[in-house]
Amino acid sequence: MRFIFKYVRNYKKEVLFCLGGAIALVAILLGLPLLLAEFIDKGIILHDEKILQTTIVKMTVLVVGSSIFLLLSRYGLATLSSGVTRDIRNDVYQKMINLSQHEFQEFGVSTLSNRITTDAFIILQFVQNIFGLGLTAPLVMLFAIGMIAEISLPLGLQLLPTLPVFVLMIWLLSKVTLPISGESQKTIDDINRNQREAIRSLRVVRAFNRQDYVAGKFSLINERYRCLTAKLFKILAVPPAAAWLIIDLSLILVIFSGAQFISYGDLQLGDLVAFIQYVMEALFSIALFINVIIMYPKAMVSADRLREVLETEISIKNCAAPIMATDNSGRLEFRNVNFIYPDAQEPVLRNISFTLNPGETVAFIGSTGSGKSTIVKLIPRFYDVSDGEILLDGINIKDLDLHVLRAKIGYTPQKANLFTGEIQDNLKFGYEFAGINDMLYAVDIAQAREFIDKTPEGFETYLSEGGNNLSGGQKQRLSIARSIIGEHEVYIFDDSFSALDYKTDAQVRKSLHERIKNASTIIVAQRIATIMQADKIIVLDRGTIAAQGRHEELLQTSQLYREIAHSQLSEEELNA
Ligand SMILES: Nc1ncnc2c1ncn2[C@@H]1O[C@H](COP(=O)(O)OP(=O)(O)OP(=O)(O)O)[C@@H](O)[C@H]1O
Repeated sequence: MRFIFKYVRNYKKEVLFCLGGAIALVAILLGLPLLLAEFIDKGIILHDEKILQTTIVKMTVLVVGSSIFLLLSRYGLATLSSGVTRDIRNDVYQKMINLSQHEFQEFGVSTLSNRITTDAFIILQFVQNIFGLGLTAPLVMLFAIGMIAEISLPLGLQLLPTLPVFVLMIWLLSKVTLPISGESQKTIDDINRNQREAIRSLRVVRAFNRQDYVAGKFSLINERYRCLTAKLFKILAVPPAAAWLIIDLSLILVIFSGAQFISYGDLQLGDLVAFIQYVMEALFSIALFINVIIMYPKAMVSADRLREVLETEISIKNCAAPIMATDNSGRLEFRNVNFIYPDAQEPVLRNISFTLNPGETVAFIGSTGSGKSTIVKLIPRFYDVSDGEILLDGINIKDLDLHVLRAKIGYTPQKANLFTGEIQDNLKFGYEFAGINDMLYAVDIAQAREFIDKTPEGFETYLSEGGNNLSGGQKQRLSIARSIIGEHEVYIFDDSFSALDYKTDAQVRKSLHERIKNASTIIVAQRIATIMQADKIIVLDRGTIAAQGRHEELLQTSQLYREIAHSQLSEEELNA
């Protein structure tokens, strides 16, 4: 609750509107029976024409005035609930994109997206409920009880035993439904993960004819969710049914006892009518309040899930006094770097040391899983080294401001990761001030101009989710172009040429060499042809440096390099 109220605090005006609306509703619900009693006892029974007329006017003014208040309060409630949800979503989103890889991986994509959508929506419904019914129902109940006591305390006391029944029901309800709500939210995460995976891998599923298997897996999770929701709804079905029973039995009791009170002359007919209305309102408001309580456990589970994201400690962050400026030389040095992934048992990198001077290119090659991508992920601090140091411009990257560090790096990831939107939005992603000439320059270097020119809309061509309306090679070329827009000191190409044909690969690297000849360049690749021109080639073997040197040297000195090289190129090509 405290979590939600922290956000509600920013909407004081809207809360006041809601309160005003609640008071207006109380005025209608409680004023009308009084006027009705006057209408019957004085107007109808005593034939007082004037009372009849003035009561009708009073009723009309009360109803119209209160309805206007009520409408305004609903407007306030709409602004309050949607605003609170927007603020929570923004904060969670902001936090999510700043989480380090490790925390992000721990949560998982599905649960994070579910928290931002479903859980935030549950909070919206809860805020609607609590500041709508949650405010009015208790007020109506308190005032109605007061009026009941005012009209006839002895008759009212006969209804007293219903109160503990309601209180017990509310307590039991929140206790029993809380764990089921928690479990069902987790199952929604599973449903989300399952369907994301299936959609992302639809072609694989079809190619392997595994539609039935995937559907079966989904239906198992879906069945689990069905069981939980059925159980929850069955429990939640009890309170309304019980509330109706109590309300109806109470009415019968009131009518029966009220008739006796009238026959003894202790009550007038109009008072009994008003009494019955107040009883109905008191009991109805309790029944409505139960609806708010029904939402409570679910909302608390959602609030906890959102709070968990917001309160997660980000492991990779700035040091206390980060360095904002360096000599911008682009000199990169790894000193005895060891690295173990946060939840892994074994280190994936051991004792990695090398230096990359401005204008030089260092290339990493090695078998799959040897640690090539891991090395380059340490440079923008996607992960922090477990041991040793990485220095850029002579400064330990942990001492550099994270934003400054990342701005120094032009990073082309293994997967292109394009965004839905126009080609130009993607190209400008790292440097929003890029003009047409910057984009033309970059796509020329990345050899992407030719396919962009062929599209009717050029830079305005719309890319579908993940750039799925492009080929793998086209995506990679755009991703390369994106990373070279803007000036960087270090360029990282993490297996970024793998989807290019040999000719395009060679052309891209040639143009890149001219464009970024003063920068430090790191290339991770599987192909010897991609890296054989590098100033330094580092051969990785199970997380350690097996050899390093130029292509010609390594052909002489490294058995592993020779094996990789000979498996890909002929003797002639290797010595070209
Ligand atoms: N997020 C992670 N958590 C735990 N272990 C990981 C993670 N990412 C990679 N690894 C492990 O680290 C090792 C090195 O992976 P890395 O991706 O750096 O290899 P690579 O040489 O780039 O391979 P490839 O050529 O196939 O891309 C692998 O054994 C891999 O299983």
